[in-house]
Amino acid sequence: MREAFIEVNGIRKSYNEQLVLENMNFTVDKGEIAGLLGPNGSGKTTMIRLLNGVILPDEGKMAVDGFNPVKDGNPIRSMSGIVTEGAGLYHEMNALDNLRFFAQIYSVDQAEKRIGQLLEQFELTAHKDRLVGTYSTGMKKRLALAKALIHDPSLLFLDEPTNGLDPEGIKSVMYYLKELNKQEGTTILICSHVLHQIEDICNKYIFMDSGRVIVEGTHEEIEKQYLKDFQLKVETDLHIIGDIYYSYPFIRLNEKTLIFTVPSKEAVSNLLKLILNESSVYSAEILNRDLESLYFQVRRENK
Ligand SMILES: Nc1ncnc2c1ncn2[C@@H]1O[C@H](COP(=O)(O)OP(=O)(O)OP(=O)(O)O)[C@@H](O)[C@H]1O
Repeated sequence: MREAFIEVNGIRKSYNEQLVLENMNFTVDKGEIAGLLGPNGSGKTTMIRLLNGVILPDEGKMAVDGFNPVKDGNPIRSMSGIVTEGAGLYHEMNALDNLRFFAQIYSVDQAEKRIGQLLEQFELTAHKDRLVGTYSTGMKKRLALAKALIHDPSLLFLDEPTNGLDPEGIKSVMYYLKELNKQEGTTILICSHVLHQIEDICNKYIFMDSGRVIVEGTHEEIEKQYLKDFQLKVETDLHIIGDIYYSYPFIRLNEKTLIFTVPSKEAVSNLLKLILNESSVYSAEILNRDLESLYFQVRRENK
């Protein structure tokens, strides 16, 4: 069987008496951007630390590009970049010296050039001589990303990478990650509970709860498995009363907006044709297929 870039099989992990991961199973292929999603305390950070070889599992097997994190933490850490809450930056040093320090650890070629590029990319050039301790949370986050990327890693572990960033910052980091993935083929495992932020960049999702994976797949696969009906919001001049139009139940949001329940994507065009026969349609949008709606649906069904 073909091995995935990241393989997690039957991983169990507890801290003292507290069982955090009960039976984790998932894979991430090379070049994918995978979202590891779960409520606070569900063990996402623990999973990243296990894959990085920083902590050890009680049971189960893992592989990262063929390396076993239990024995081969060093090669895994050399090929990967990691951004966690703590960030691991030196606050009493300026940004430039922080990056120089990490460039030296990873023996980065043409370090000054690479540092210059990253400072520019994360809009820190003007602040490169300031002590990191005086940085805002968002600036520290951007510097942590620069640090994680200093050695051109082929794998990135990102734990809540957008915490503390303003909307502009979130947009630019997300854009950068997408470009990095496209141009360099960097595999990215990203933990988050801000689902709409990662929706545009992930190829696949791993939803976890209570120490196990409850669903794993692409947006389309999860949608197919869990979405039983579609809530279609239609802006129209159609004047109807009651709560069913042909066989489609609806509620009225306001004078021009109706929300229909339709059983399949195919039924969407059928319904729109019926409305268009009688009236105008200004817009139509499926409301409940975004990642957050799917996530809550999956969690409800796995309670
Ligand atoms: N070093 C540790 N020692 C003891 N307990 C720990 C340790 N690290 C984490 N835990 C506990 O393990 C559980 C899972 O924590 P973890 O940080 O992995 O979850 P998470 O899904 O990343 O949460 P969040 O979304 O809040 O970041 C929590 O109950 C936490 O208190």
